[in-house]
Amino acid sequence: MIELEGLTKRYGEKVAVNNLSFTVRPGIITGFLGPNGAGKSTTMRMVLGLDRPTAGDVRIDGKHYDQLKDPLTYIGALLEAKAWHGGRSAYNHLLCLAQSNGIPTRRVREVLDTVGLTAVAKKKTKGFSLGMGQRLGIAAALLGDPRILMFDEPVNGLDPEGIHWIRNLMKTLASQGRTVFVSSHLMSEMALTADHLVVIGQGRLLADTSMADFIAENSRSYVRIRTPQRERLLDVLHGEGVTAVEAGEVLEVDGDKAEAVGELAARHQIVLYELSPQRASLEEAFMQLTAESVEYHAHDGQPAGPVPPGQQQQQQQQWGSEWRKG
Ligand SMILES: Nc1ncnc2c1ncn2[C@@H]1O[C@H](COP(=O)(O)OP(=O)(O)OP(=O)(O)O)[C@@H](O)[C@H]1O
Repeated sequence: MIELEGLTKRYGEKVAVNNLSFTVRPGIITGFLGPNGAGKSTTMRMVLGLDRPTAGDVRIDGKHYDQLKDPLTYIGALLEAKAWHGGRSAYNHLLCLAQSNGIPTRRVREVLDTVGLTAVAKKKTKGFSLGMGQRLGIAAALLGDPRILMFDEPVNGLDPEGIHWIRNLMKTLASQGRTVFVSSHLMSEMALTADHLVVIGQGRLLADTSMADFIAENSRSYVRIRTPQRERLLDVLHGEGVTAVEAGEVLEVDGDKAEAVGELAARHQIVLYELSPQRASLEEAFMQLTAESVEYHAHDGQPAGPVPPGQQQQQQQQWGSEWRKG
């Protein structure tokens, strides 16, 4: 297990991680989600003892990272791609790690094989593509056959086949009873892999929940309606106290009201072209949850960048209205 208790990290005035407490459990994939700059990498660096917490504590199986004997045999991590000497071959890079961590040499070939780098094992890593670099980083994480694995944005730079491969690898590792902690800023990616979610925004814990509960609690259900008799249907719905919102060509009614709307339309002989129950996407649920803590926004036709303080409120409202639209 990885246990965080009141974990806090300040860089000068900036609070990168703010009083985080949660536990990452074995046997499942825990997704660590947050917008850019939310504090995910900083948290992961503190787990590995690469950054010292300003306050609070983080333990791996009850111990601080620096108390672990041969730490790679407890926890393997992929933090930054290409964090190695480019003049070395993939084989030699892993061999050095193995020898300095009391790991048998045979593991080097095993993990190269697992990540599909056997054919280029003797090539210098400086010629590696981003995807090959990610695979080498994952090989290093797996080297000590650890019970805990931590991956920071592991699908970055991978092609679709590579993304599929890493998803399956994480699922296999979790099914072997290992702890898998994986960060992403993409909800859609997490939805395909994670069983449990920890969501942070501006360093603060926003949610610590199963994926199923997250979906149930955060995604909005509504009914999408298309009709050639729009004004008439709006009047009928209004008369029954049902609020419908126009969204382009369609009308949207909040809640699971498809049957009620269908019966009303039939009673008033209103033609419907479409009456379909919808659930807002997980990406929308994630944006809704983190709306107030997004630091970097992009607008159509404008470069992305930090939001000036005066515009933050306005932007939050825009996120909100986007969400409520319908
Ligand atoms: N060494 C540092 N000195 C100063 N500020 C830092 C440092 N490292 C991180 N930060 C700041 O802390 C905040 C959290 O950064 P962090 O990289 O942990 O976020 P993240 O969630 O991993 O983001 P991303 O998804 O963009 O990788 C950011 O505002 C960042 O600018």
